[in-house]
Parts: sequence; C-alpha cells; structure tokens
Amino acid sequence: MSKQRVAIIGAGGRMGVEAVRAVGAADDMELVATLGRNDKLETLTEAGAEVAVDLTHPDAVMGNLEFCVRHGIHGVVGTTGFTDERLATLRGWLAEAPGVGVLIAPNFSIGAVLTMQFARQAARFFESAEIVELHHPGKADAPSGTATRTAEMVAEARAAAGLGPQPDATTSALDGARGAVVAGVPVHSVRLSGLVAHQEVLFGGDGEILTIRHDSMNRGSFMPGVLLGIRRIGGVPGLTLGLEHLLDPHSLDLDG
Ligand SMILES: NC(=O)C1=CN([C@@H]2O[C@H](COP(=O)(O)OP(=O)(O)OC[C@H]3O[C@@H](n4cnc5c(N)ncnc54)[C@H](OP(=O)(O)O)[C@@H]3O)[C@@H](O)[C@H]2O)C=CC1
Ligand SMILES: O=C(O)C1=N[C@H](C(=O)O)C[C@H](O)C1
Repeated sequence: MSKQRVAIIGAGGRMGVEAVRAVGAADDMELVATLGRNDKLETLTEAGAEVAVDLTHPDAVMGNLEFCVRHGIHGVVGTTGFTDERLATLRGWLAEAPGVGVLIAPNFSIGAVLTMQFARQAARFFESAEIVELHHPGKADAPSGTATRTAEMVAEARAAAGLGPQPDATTSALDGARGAVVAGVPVHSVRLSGLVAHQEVLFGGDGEILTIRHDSMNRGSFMPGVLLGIRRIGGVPGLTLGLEHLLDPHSLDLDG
C-alpha cells in the first residue's frame, strides 16, 4: 500500500514540531514537506502533498487553506480562529473542489472531544453554565477554539431544551470580570506559565455543581487525533467540523 504524502505547515511551532515527529514515525505516511512562515505554499504542490496539516496562526490559516483546496490537497487543521464567516468562505471553496476534504478540529485530544460531548449532554439539566479554559502564556488567541466550540454546543443544547438566559444579578462589573460571553455562555481565559491546555465546564443547579475537567499534560496528547485526521480526511469530501465525526460512527453516540 502506498504511503500518504503529508505536509506540515507551521512545522517549527510547538504543535508543528510534535506533528513532524508523529508523522515521521507513522509507517503509512511520508512527510514530504515542512513549511514555516517564510516558505512558499507552492512547496506543497512541488512536493506532491496529498494532505496538509495546518498548525499556524489564525491570521495565516485561511490563505493556506485556500491554496490547498484550490490545488486538490486535503486539509487537517488544528489552527484556531474559525468564525461562521470563515467557515462559509471555506465551504464556498470546497464547493468548487469536489473530492477535497478539510477537517477543522478545535481540539485533537480524545479527552477534550469527550469533554465537549459530555458538556453538550449535561447542558439541558442545569440553569447555569460557565467555562474556564487555562493555557500556556504563549497562546495567541482567547478564548481558546475548544472553549468557543464547547460554549456553542452548550448553548445549542440549552436552546433545544427551552432554557432561557442564565441567572445573573450582576449589574456592576469591571470589564472582563464576567469573562467573554460566547453564545450566552461566559468563558474565562487563564494564561499561566507551566500550563499546557486545560478546560473546566461548570454546571450549576439547585444545590449541586457538576464540573467536567480535561487536562492535556503535553502536546503528545493531540497526536493520535492528528494522525487519525490525516488517515480519514481523504475519504470525507467537504468540511468536517470536529474530530468526533471521523471516529467510529457509534463510539461517541452518548445519547444512544
Ligand atoms: N486543535 C488542537 O488540538 C490544537 C490546536 N492548537 C492551535 O494550533 C495553532 C498553533 O499552535 P502552537 O503550535 O502552539 O503555536 P506556535 O506559535 O508555537 O506555532 C505556530 C507556527 O506557525 C508558524 N506560522 C505563523 N504564521 C505563519 C504563516 N503565515 N505561514 C506559515 N507558518 C506560520 C510559526 O512560524 P514562526 O515560528 O516563524 O513564527 C510557528 O512555527 C494555534 O492556533 C493553536 O491554538 C494548538 C494545540 C492543539
Ligand atoms: O493553543 C493551544 O495550545 C491550544 N489550542 C487549541 C484551542 O485553542 O482550543 C486546542 C488546545 O486547547 C491547545
């Protein structure tokens, strides 16, 4: 069986270095290109890349994806910063490139994927929900992509259950004291030396609190998800939002 030809964009970064190691060690993959900020995207086509992994920066990722999609290269994207508008633009490019697949994974770690699923499942039972995400101080964006996606999923579940706005009597607060509100869910961002990537989803009801916490202790925790995305995305044309859609179809059917 021929090996998948993989390129990594952002190869010198914290995640990129780890991904170069993981792809290099995978028997079914060949690392054909590693790109940094100053490399031309044409390197991807010259190297014959079939899948490009993007681990760069919110300012760079859309340009990278436009090039990949237009040149028939599948994308596995860990980079954050995807708004509804960006996703619509990406869907437009994909509509003109039948057969090309792009995975946008807010988080590649299985524990974080499960955290989001558990949070979605719990949301309808509690009147209050807030998120605390905690990361290393080198992180460029806040709130994290994972926290933003989690808040959206919690909000969707609340709306489907007919829950209204959260109780909150605050009428006077310093800017930022109540966090950033994402789809009605307050999200608090901590940046602290020593941390890697962590998240708590807090739910409150009458006399009880449920806390769902996940900790990535190192960036190796993301690599099985990166490799899974590379292996599967070629068989899933169009946009896939979230690693859960590439896992076994029934493995995350928590409501079933
Ligand atoms: N989905 C997931 O599971 C995870 C996602 N992430 C996300 O991945 C992204 C990268 O994170 P991290 O590795 O910590 O960040 P780093 O800042 O460590 O690395 C980013 C890399 O991208 C490069 N880069 C920046 N701009 C460009 C560009 N225009 N073209 C090509 N390369 C570029 C940087 O190059 P240079 O060194 O020259 O600046 C650097 O090597 C972030 O958005 C982060 O949130 C992180 C962890 C897990
Ligand atoms: O920048 C990071 O480190 C991470 N970014 C992603 C995010 O914003 O959610 C995933 C993980 O939290 C690590």
